[in-house]
Amino acid sequence: MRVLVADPLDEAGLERLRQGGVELDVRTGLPRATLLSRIGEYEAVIVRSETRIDAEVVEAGRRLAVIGRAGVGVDNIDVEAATRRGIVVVNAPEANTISAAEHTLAMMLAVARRIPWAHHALAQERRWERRRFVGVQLAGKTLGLVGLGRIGSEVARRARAFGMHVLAYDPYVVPERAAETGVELVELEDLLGRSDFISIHCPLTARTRHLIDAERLRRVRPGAYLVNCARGGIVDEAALAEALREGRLAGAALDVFAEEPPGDNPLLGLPNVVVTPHLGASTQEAQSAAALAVAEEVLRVLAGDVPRHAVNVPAISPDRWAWARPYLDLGRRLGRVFTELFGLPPAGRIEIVYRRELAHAPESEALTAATLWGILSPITPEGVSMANARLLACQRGIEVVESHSRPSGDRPGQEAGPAMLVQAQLGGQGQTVSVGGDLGPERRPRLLTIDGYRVHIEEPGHLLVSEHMDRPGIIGTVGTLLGRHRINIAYMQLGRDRPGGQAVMVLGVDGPVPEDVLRQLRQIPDLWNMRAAEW
Ligand SMILES: NC(=O)c1ccc[n+]([C@@H]2O[C@H](COP(=O)([O-])OP(=O)(O)OC[C@H]3O[C@@H](n4cnc5c(N)ncnc54)[C@H](O)[C@@H]3O)[C@@H](O)[C@H]2O)c1
Ligand SMILES: O=C(O)CC[C@@H](O)C(=O)O
Repeated sequence: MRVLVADPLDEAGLERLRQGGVELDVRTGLPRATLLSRIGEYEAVIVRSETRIDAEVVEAGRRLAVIGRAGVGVDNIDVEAATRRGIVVVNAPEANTISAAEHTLAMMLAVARRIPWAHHALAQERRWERRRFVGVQLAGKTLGLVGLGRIGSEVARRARAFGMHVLAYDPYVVPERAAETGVELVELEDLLGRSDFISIHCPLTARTRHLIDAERLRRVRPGAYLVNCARGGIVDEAALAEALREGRLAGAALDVFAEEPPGDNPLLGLPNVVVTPHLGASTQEAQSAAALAVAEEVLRVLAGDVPRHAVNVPAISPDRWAWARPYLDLGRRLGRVFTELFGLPPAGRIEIVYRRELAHAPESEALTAATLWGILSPITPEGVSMANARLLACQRGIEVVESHSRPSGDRPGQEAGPAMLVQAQLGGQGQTVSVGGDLGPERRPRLLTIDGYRVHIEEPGHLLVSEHMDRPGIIGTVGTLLGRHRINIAYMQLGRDRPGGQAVMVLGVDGPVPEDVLRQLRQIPDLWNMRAAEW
């Protein structure tokens, strides 16, 4: 597996990738034409904020399975284009929270106490001008946060320690959560009119581009300061420059710009603007944590595992991750075995039933995505992942229905079935096919039912699954044929409705079974539906 590191990445991440056994290519600052011509050689690419992975780069990355962002913002990645191709986009959302929050406070203090100008006057011009650099205190002032996520909340905590009153505008946060951090949740217009300092902490999206525009800047309290350590495009820079020139704003502190590096951006020359070159995450701690976290995520995806922080895969909360992870594996295995045994249902409708401990689990969206990934993987092994499984299923006309049944059996008094069941109707006869499973005592996925017949498969490996008439001699014939082809049987399980009736046979075998052997097995009388599958 080849990984391209296209932006500077801390050594901790590079070392972790090397340990993970991938072939590493560190090529920072590649010209776009080179990136486009070389990206097709890699299974993964890792960037920070410099390299743009737009739709054209995604398209050229024919082998890409994962795009890693060593940080939070993914606005330099075309996530939609990546999702269409099944490329998982991972980031490191927690690694630089504290550093970005601390930088925000540093910028706020710098502009409020006029530190850069005072430093310049003394250090560069040897001028001792104490009266010229009188600032304002933070204590007793109101801070308005636009976005109360990880960084916004940490800024709030620190601002409160400075004695500030903190307001926040965040349409996706409930007032109770804001209150827990001692923050008053308000509407944006209210925040603009009441804040002495406004600090931006939302992501750059189509909805937040120019969220702070000329109109909103006119509503800002006269003499307020604006701090932006999120993304340049959230504020209309031309309108901000005008507000600063006219003195409607007392000052601004900017770590980020609509275009980076900013070139001859008018904001750079203004006497009341403090700037840093996107340094919010530039601490040793944040860089090494982000590099390590993204390296782990990239290795996870390359190993076929589910990442913890993918922006285009249904989320699982960090405190539920350990609980949910083996169920994702169960869903993927059940999905794959379902398609290997029955194919995709022509009726185009697959039902995924969640029971018992899964009946009310909040992770069903992720579980369904993992199951669909498994369902589609025998058909499009290269092009499907948890990121695009739903989209691909939809494009193939497959309707996916989730049902959540009672925790203890579907009817009162009925024994509970397996925690997860994948089922569908085959053809017009209305015959229902299904596979069901759960986790064993060691939390390993188990295949427990095939078409309602009980089995118990826990060991990952190759399976032969067939149906037969329960009569003497059949099992022996199968065993002899496999022996003749030197295929070792690891174990055998039988599920039957009654003695002498119909039965399901599952053989665990020590390797894949060649097609010509399967053909011979299918010719054994009173045995039908012989299929190879994998658990
Ligand atoms: N300067 C830097 O080096 C640096 C470092 C880290 C992060 N960042 C930027 O900071 C942003 C926030 O990071 P985070 O870790 O706090 O992310 P987060 O996802 O934890 O928080 C973002 C918050 O913004 C809110 N939000 C979304 N749309 C909004 C809108 N229209 N109006 C108001 N709020 C809205 C969300 O509900 C969420 O609570 C990142 O997206 C990134 O662009 C910059
Ligand atoms: O890579 C960086 O240093 C910046 C990261 C920051 O912008 C982020 O969104 O995490």
